[in-house]
Amino acid sequence: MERLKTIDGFEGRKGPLLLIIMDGVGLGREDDSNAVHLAKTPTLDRLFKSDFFVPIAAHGEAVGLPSDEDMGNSEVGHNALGAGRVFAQGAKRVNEDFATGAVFGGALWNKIVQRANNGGAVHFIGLLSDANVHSNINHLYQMIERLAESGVKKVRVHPLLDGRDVGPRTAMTYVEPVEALLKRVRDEKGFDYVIASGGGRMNVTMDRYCADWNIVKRGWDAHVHGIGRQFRSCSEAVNTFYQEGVDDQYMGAFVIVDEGGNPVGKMQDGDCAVLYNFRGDRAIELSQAFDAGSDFKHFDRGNVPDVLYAGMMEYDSEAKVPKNYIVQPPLIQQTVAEYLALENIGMFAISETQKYGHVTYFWNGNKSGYINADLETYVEITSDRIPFDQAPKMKAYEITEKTIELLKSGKFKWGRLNFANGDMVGHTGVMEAAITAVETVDECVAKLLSVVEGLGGTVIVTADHGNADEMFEVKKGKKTAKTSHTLNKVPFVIVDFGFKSEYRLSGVSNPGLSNVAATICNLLGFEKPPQYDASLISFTK
Ligand SMILES: O=C(O)[C@H](O)COP(=O)(O)O
Ligand SMILES: [Mn+2]
Ligand SMILES: [Mn+2]
Repeated sequence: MERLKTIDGFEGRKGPLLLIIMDGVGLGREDDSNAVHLAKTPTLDRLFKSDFFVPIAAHGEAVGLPSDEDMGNSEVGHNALGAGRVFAQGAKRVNEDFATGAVFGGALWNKIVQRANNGGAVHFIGLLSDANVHSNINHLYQMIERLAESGVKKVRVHPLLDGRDVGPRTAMTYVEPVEALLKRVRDEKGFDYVIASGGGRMNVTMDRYCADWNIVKRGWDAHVHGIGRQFRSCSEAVNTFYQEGVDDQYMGAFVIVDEGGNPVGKMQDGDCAVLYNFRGDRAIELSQAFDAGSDFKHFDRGNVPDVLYAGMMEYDSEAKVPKNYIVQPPLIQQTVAEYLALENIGMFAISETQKYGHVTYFWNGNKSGYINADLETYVEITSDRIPFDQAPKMKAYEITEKTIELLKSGKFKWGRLNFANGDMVGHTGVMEAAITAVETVDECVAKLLSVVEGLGGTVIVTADHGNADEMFEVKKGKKTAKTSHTLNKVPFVIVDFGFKSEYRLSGVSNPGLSNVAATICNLLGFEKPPQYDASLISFTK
């Protein structure tokens, strides 16, 4: 990698540059569905009126997703923020490989078919929706169809119900077509294709950042060993949980049993298991459970069957997780932190557990670990393990206090932090909690601004996608809680306490998250790397 060029006549400020990412805080309609609008936010209100405020795109093609109908998400958002340009992301990469058939042309897919034709079953585990955030059900359909065409006789599906990136009670929208497809294969080919186990994505299998390994254990026990609440069908499980007042994302682990009460889909030696999620954060822990040897310590796996396990993509290119994967991920290199490390810039990254991986791993291009441990400090404040509508302040105050300590240490020229509140509380769909979440973030931003002012530094406030900005939608006159991200733009604003009119907003057309990295380079006194998208500021000669 080449070194960055310095900017003639501008060497940045003596104080630190702080980047604040308000996760899930988008710019929505100014109406009663928008918690960001309803929250008392004196500081953000002032910032959004500043000359250095500009709305920027954080969804769809601006972050490497297939279309502008696709909402942004933390992974692609932090990839784009940290890489300074747009990479074709999970959904788009996988769609491309399905469209060209490359998915089925690889050695791994053929190994799966071969193993299956020697008597093993193929198990599919994954998030069951078309939200394109972690997975897309169309990929599952195509793989099932392909196996049936290849004569594979036994397939088991283990759906993780969504209700978070799609409506809170939409499971049957996805379960019914899967049941219909499996029935068609049974009827037309006489093959043994059924749903075997599953659960709600926030309660079963899809934990992230080691927030709660029990979530993974519940999934492992259900998918591998057939241990869980027993039902005769997936539809029966879903409807029972609804009657008990449980929404899709929080359903317990369930196991489908035959008339004799025997699980229909326990994993056996010689089977294959494919996790068809393409996004890494909530796929890594299950992958570790399948790939690890006897050194696995996170929970008791019981007898581990000899199963060929494959993820949809490589979820961590540094840690090489999983060992086997079907689609090549985007190779994200030359991230802004790598460039700044070459310039010996001291950097920190801080968040709480729920977003710690975003400001480190995803920011650095899906790579875990430090770029340069001598220059960097990563701090994780442990998140609460309770539903976040019950604790909407989360760990914002603790993050703020620790950030102040890091800023005042004088060891860091720039730092990045993520306040998880707007997103994690937005996902609960509880308006009052989301308002408290946004008000808490506003309060913390104010406190950090005053500290950076005292240090003669600069603050950038932005977000990675919307969520709290749309807390319900009105369908046929009825308000329905909306727990998913939004297609709204997000705020970007610079507060430069040493400003002497050296620069102005550059007026970049269609600004997005991928323009932030170049702006960070500029504010630190460096030209952007040539291959980066344009900076949001330009220097007045
Ligand atoms: O994983 C989740 O919580 C949601 O599916 C996506 O939310 P995030 O992109 O904000 O993590
Ligand atoms: Mn996010
Ligand atoms: Mn989210």
